[in-house]
Amino acid sequence: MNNVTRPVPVLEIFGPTIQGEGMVIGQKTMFVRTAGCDYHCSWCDSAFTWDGSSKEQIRLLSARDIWEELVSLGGNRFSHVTLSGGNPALLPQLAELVRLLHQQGMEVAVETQGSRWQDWLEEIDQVTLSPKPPSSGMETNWPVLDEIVRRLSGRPAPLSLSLKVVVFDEDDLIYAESVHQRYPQIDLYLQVGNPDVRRMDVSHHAADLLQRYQWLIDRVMTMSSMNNVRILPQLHALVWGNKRGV
Ligand SMILES: C[S@@+](CC[C@H](N)C(=O)[O-])C[C@H]1O[C@@H](n2cnc3c(N)ncnc32)[C@H](O)[C@@H]1O
Ligand SMILES: Nc1nc2[nH]cc(C(=O)O)c2c(=O)[nH]1
Ligand code: SF4
Ligand SMILES: [Mg+2]
Repeated sequence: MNNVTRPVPVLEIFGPTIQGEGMVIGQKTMFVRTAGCDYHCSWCDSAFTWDGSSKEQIRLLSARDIWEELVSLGGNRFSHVTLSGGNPALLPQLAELVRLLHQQGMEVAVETQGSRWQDWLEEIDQVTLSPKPPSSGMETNWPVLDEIVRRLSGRPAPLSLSLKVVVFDEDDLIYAESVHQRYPQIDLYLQVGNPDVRRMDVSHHAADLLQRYQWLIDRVMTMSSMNNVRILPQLHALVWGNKRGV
């Protein structure tokens, strides 16, 4: 064992902003977006983290560097930090950042697809697992997801876990249904899919997303298998469209 921690490949640090998705939607938070993903979803809204298009912007930062940048951006105007990516669960070295953030009195959330385990996940206040439906082109490794859910679902309150499935179409809804049946005890959020991650016209984009939200609501209302789910748009996409760093 060597005790020199590897630096973290970071693509963006931004905020304070709102958490636009899922279980703590609306929460004031800072974001740390790591580089690299083991998936390549067809509709990924953060493909620059893994497709090479922003590789010059990747910085190798220590936990201390990340904390200093969070403070230089957010001052004392935040108490919550969200780790996203890419897949932050590819990075064992985030353990040190999670520890430091907690020492500083922060709540810490993570966004990951549930394809990889890291021990530091156990320390995260709000874990969102977002397994990928057929429209993404990815395949879920169910035994791995089962094990991650098992390890995270027995934690004492207020440590919490949720599932979030992006839905574009009927096949995705069937997939979401199967996730809900497999993990009935875990809160499930259905998220409206953003079909155009380049469009910069916010009002047309928002109108399209709201129409898709209405479609998703209408469909779920007809399903007796989905009586205890929450249906949400990406709030940040309604406010800022596809703008980066918000
Ligand atoms: C960019 S991902 C990064 C974290 C992790 N790789 C994951 O997928 O959970 C953050 C969240 O954005 C969602 N997402 C990505 N592209 C999207 C799109 N086009 N429409 C709706 N949600 C999207 C993902 O499903 C995930 O829940
Ligand atoms: N405001 C805002 N909320 C978010 N929730 C999840 C995000 C992500 O990209 O992981 C995200 C993001 O990029 N911005
Ligand atoms: S898992 Fe997340 S970051 Fe990776 S490609 Fe899919 S949506 Fe993008
Ligand atoms: Mg995003």
